[in-house]
Amino acid sequence: MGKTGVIIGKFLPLHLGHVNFINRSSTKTDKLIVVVCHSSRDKKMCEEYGIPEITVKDRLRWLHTIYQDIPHIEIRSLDESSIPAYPDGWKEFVGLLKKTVPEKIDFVYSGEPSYDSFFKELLPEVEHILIDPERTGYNISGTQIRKNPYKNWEYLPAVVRPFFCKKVVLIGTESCGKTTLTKFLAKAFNTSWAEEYGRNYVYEECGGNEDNLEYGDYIKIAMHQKKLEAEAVRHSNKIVFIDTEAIVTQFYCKLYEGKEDPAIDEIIKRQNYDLWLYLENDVKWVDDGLRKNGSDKERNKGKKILAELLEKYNIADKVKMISGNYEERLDKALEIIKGEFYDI
Ligand SMILES: NC(=O)c1ccc[n+]([C@@H]2O[C@H](COP(=O)([O-])OP(=O)(O)OC[C@H]3O[C@@H](n4cnc5c(N)ncnc54)[C@H](O)[C@@H]3O)[C@@H](O)[C@H]2O)c1
Repeated sequence: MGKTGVIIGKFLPLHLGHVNFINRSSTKTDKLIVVVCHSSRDKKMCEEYGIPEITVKDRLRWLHTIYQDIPHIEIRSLDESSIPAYPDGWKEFVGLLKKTVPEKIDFVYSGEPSYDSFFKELLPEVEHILIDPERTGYNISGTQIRKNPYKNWEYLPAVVRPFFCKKVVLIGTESCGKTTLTKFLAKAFNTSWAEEYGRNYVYEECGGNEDNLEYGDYIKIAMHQKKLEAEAVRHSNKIVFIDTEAIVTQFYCKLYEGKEDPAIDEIIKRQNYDLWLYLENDVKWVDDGLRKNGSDKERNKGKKILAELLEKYNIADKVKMISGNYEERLDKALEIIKGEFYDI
């Protein structure tokens, strides 16, 4: 029968030091069980560091994503909320570990020399093997990442990066320079951006004529927009720029169909951005073949409808206004972003 090894860890968050540690441990045994230890105390810890809560599902997803193609590595979870916090609950912790891994354990791997005496006392039949306690592979800790994930970005596995990515969304009415500014910002920050899907949808589904849009199209646009957003986040470098979101789609639905779509409301409630940039429509209106609201009267009508929607969804107070010529818009946007996210 093959040998079974076990690793315990918080992985709050998972970093490349952990990955290196798991990889190396897995080469020493026939089966490796990685136990993700979590507790109700973790939320507070994340709050103290000013980062979003890293749930156990987040950690399991990261590990499963990385190791789904390595059959002899298995990922399990252990809830330690009911026992005294480390280091006061070693005995209880080992009891929970035995329940989580009821099969015979041959080895327990860690990078912690201080665990040795506890394992010897509480799991005498198991061999404790130290792996890279000096952290020579990647000299990084979970604490350092929690303190500043952006400064330590290089240590975050690709699957973890989207969790910390700051999402900046650009909104505005027709021909306000959103798309151009989105691209410039992405280039300036060496990152990805999500394009406005509505325009492509008109070409793909409506023969390139906005007049052919129907009420039922807007929800499809809003949903596909989210897919593009997720894709951009996946390839981002600390920050991502998103051209348009569901309130703007709702705005077009109201402008052209005279009514809002409650299904888009649901998307609006679930979306979440770190920064909203509102581009005033004070640049020259550009006829790109699709647009049709170029008169001052039409532009002001659009502005009014969008302002009402931003109020309705409690976003009006969050948006940062950007106006002026193209150079001024770029400078202003850079200033706002650097002010908001000084460590990126
Ligand atoms: N309640 C208790 O008394 C008690 C007792 C023992 C353990 N525990 C729990 O067990 C878990 C132990 O997890 P942890 O704190 O060790 O988790 P962790 O996520 O910080 O680290 C997991 C493992 O990765 C190793 N590692 C970390 N950074 C590394 C790097 N850069 N290079 C190589 N290896 C690296 C660590 O040495 C450790 O063995 C915790 O959740 C703890 O609460 C609780």
